[in-house]
Amino acid sequence: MTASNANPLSLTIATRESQLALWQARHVQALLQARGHVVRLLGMTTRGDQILDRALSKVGGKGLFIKELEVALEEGRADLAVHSLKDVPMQLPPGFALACVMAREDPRDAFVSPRHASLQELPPGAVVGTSSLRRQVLLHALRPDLRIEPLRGNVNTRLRKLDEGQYAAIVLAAAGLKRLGLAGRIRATFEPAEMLPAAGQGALAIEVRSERSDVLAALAPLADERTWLAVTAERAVSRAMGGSCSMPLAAHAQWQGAVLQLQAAWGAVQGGQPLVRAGGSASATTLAQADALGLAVAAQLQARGAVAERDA
Ligand SMILES: NCc1[nH]cc(CCC(=O)O)c1CC(=O)O
Repeated sequence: MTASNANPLSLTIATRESQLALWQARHVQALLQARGHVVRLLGMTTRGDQILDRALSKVGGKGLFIKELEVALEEGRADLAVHSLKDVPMQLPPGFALACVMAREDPRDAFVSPRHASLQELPPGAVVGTSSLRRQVLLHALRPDLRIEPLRGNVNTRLRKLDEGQYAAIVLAAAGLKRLGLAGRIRATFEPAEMLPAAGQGALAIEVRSERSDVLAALAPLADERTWLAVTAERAVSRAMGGSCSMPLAAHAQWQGAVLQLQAAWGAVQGGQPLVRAGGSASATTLAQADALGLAVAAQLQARGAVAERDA
């Protein structure tokens, strides 16, 4: 099934070896193969995959899952890396670039439980598993009585821990479950109005060395412009807030016709304080305009009491 291509390349995708990462890498492999390229995968383990006993917010944050992949790109052992955009730091190291952002899967968070159909149906004081600070503060805002316990590991590990009975329910990204064919485990999906997703959630991004114009050209057709604009606005909020994994921060943009609507929420790590919310909209047609929308919403968050992190 090869389409004719004036410039077929031989490409290697660096990928983590979790089931989700492999699904994502194979997805991009198939799209590139359909365009006539020859594509193989180079599997590797990252620090983020090795450190499973501590919350991500305590072990160095987002770069953790992508550093080893960047080294492979730098050394020429691979030509591209496929990432969940949510895990990609706001600023890439010098010499690296995002070649494209692809069409988005479901950006929402999912409620998974063997016995309960929704968050509302959990009994008082029930134990809910999530290690994301964003999910913790948003869950607390919805149900202050719940006990929120840490939950790390890849998607399958998290489901196993749920099935072993350590939690009454867990909350995780719908996108990961859907990609792995596990949508049947989802009992309820949170609408953004009740639980605002993380910046970039559900979107895939492809990272390359900036000087590889051949690879950039091969990847350009995989871009989804509207998703790219939406996540650019979301990520501008994170960047302006210095948002690392240790900051409870949500940012979600949706298209209403030609208008991009962005909403954001910030919570204090210490808790006790109410969430700060802000939002705005713009008819963005360039990445710079989408970025400006994100910066305006971040400024509004700060005007309402959210505190940016410096030197995150
Ligand atoms: N932080 C891990 C991570 N990175 C991306 C996803 C899900 C897939 C996506 O958002 O594209 C997940 C799992 C989760 O948050 O439950």
